[in-house]
Amino acid sequence: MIFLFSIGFLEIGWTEIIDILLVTALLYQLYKLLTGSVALKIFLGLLSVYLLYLVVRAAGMELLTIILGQFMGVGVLAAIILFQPEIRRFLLLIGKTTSLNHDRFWGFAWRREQSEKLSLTPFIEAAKSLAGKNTGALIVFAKSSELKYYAESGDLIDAVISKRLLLSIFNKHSPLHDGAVIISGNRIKAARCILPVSENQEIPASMGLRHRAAIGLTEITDSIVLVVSEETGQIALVRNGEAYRNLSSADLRVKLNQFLFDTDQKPAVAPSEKPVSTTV
Ligand SMILES: Nc1ncnc2c1ncn2[C@@H]1O[C@H](COP(=O)(O)OP(=O)(O)OP(=O)(O)O)[C@@H](O)[C@H]1O
Repeated sequence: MIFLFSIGFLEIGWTEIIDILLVTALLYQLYKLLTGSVALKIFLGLLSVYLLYLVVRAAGMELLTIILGQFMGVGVLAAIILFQPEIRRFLLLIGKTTSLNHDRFWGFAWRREQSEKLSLTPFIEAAKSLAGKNTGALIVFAKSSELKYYAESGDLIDAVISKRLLLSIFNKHSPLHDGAVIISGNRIKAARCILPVSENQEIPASMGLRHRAAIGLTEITDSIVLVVSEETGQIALVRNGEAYRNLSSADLRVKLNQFLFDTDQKPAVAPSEKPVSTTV
């Protein structure tokens, strides 16, 4: 092995430098995933117990070392259970950024073409109409996962997308209006679906359960969620746990295009984007 330089008895080579850079990137991603969530406090709690374990072991306190040692023994299992949403997000992040994820890599170029055929107009017109009448709505756009688990929590529909059908579903007197609608493969797959509610403590109080459910699902999947607030009639789009609020119809089209098809179109009203976007 070729050593570049040495600090005392430590000899540093390219492998060590790459190792340190990878650990730094890993810790940074971990920090980004955990900030603002209750998981950060749990992580700090576990870290404190581990540090205490190291101290009592070094001090030779045998009884406490055994007790804390038992605790640390199940620590990995406990961490997997406690950090399940964060681990899923982390693995999703890795999966999304690796080249293995690209459709072309697998020869599935048709999948992308198919998803590009999704017409956004019914959603934009339905959202505008629902917002005008202060009727709440929750529409999930599935991306890499079909969200079967969540679709099965509601009523399966598998219908052609239309503005009229969306309006009928979210009509306050409709038996299907409660919960979320899931869109996958250019079809309305299901309605009345239950989504996981986010536990992020930084979500403003002005956001009710509907927004929390949208944020919750996008924290653990790469889906995009459209929310129409019943209280304010405002339209929001949620991705990766971040809510972009108070969108006009034009903003909604640009953002949906950008989030669903990765287009680089500039928003119709670019300056308004920052203030209305709420990162939670
Ligand atoms: N976990 C969930 N999954 C799917 N839908 C949900 C979930 N939680 C709430 N909702 C939907 O949101 C509706 C309203 O919830 P809530 O009254 O808490 O929100 P809100 O404060 O009125 O929010 P907003 O003003 O943004 O509409 C519920 O009736 C239900 O249809």
